[in-house]
Parts: sequence; structure tokens; C-alpha cells
Amino acid sequence: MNAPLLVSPDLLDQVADQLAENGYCILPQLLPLPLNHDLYRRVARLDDHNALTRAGIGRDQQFQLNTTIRRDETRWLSDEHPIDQAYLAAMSSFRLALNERLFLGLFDYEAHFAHYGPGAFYKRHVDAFKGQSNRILTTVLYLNPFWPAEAGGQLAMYQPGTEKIIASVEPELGTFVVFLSDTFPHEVLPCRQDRYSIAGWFRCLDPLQAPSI
Ligand SMILES: O=C(O)CCC(=O)C(=O)O
Ligand SMILES: [Fe+2]
Repeated sequence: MNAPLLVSPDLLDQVADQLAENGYCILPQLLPLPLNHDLYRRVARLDDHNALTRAGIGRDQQFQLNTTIRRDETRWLSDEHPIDQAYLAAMSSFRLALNERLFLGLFDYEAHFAHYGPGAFYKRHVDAFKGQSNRILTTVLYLNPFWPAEAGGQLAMYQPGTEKIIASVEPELGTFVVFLSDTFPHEVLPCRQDRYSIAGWFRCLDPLQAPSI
């Protein structure tokens, strides 16, 4: 069964064009508003129930906690939960739409809820190293219904290899960012209030086969 198409073909064309041209795309709104609200309530409840855990760096044996680099708490989305399922289904059709338009060979998607408490940040980093990771595209969906400018917590994206900030994104409910995981250094500036989001990665099967666009 095909997942419901929550994103219009026009918007998908726009995302594909911007990815092909710039390697990133920032949209004020991607998904229907009720789904954004459901996801916000879901992550806020997980946080209330202390169901998020301190994020580290690296996977499996290489995993380490390093609170000087990142201070967020995360939890993988679950195939079993209807709200998580709705988001994963939307990302699945988004993945297929991008494959059709850009021949990216994106194979699957992994995503976690993230909570940055007051004072939390994630220092400048890239999400993947060329040829070493199967993470091709990073996505972030922001889930904060109320985000005043003085709350900080922007996502700063850098021009590769420079200190130049090419985008500063307020983490407001519904805003969606997608970019090439191995290309753009980025950072989460310290925030002054609870900041919720879903960070996700579209992956290919074999990092050596990673496409370049
Ligand atoms: O929340 C954000 O704005 C970005 C998070 C991030 O860079 C990551 O989880 O790798
Ligand atoms: Fe990142």
C-alpha cells in the first residue's frame, strides 16, 4: 500500500530543485498542521515522562557521551506508535518522490525526537563523512509552537569549508530543513527554553555508492 501523499507534487518539485541547485532547502511548512501539533504533543509527553535519553556521539562500540559537543536528549521514532508512523509514512513518500526526481537511491530513513533543555546546544559538526557513511540527506522538523527570537536555539548552517553562515533557522513548529549530510557543517546555538524537533537521515545501502548531486 502506498503511503498517503501529504506533500503536494509542486512542493516536492521545489524541494528537489533547491537540493539540486544548492544542496539544501528550508521550508516554513511541509506537513499538515495537525500532524505537526500531534508530533509536538508526542515529544513533549515523552519528555514529561523522562523517556528521552542523553545523546552521544558515534554508534555502537564507538558511542560516547560528550557533553561539551552536544547536550540534547533523544529517542528513536517507533514503528508501533500511530503518530510516529504518520511521520515515518510521510517521510517514506518524500523519499520516493526525491528518488524519482533526483535519482538519489535513498533506501531508508531513521529519525529521532530530540529535546534541547535550556542551555543545551550542539556544536558545529557534519552528520556524515564522505564515503564513510550511508547517511545522504539530513532532515530536521521543528516542533515548537512558541519560539520568540530571544530564545536562541537557531540552527546555523555554514558554507562548507568556511566560517560563513548561509542560513539561520528559527526552530518554529512546522519548519522543515533538508540538506546533504556530508556537505554542510551546522550547529545548534544554545537555547533558553525547551526546544523540540525530529532529526532524521535518509540513507543509501552502500556508502561507496553514495550519489553526488
Ligand atoms: O536540531 C537541529 O537543528 C539540528 C540537530 C543536528 O544537527 C543533529 O541532530 O545532528
Ligand atoms: Fe547534525
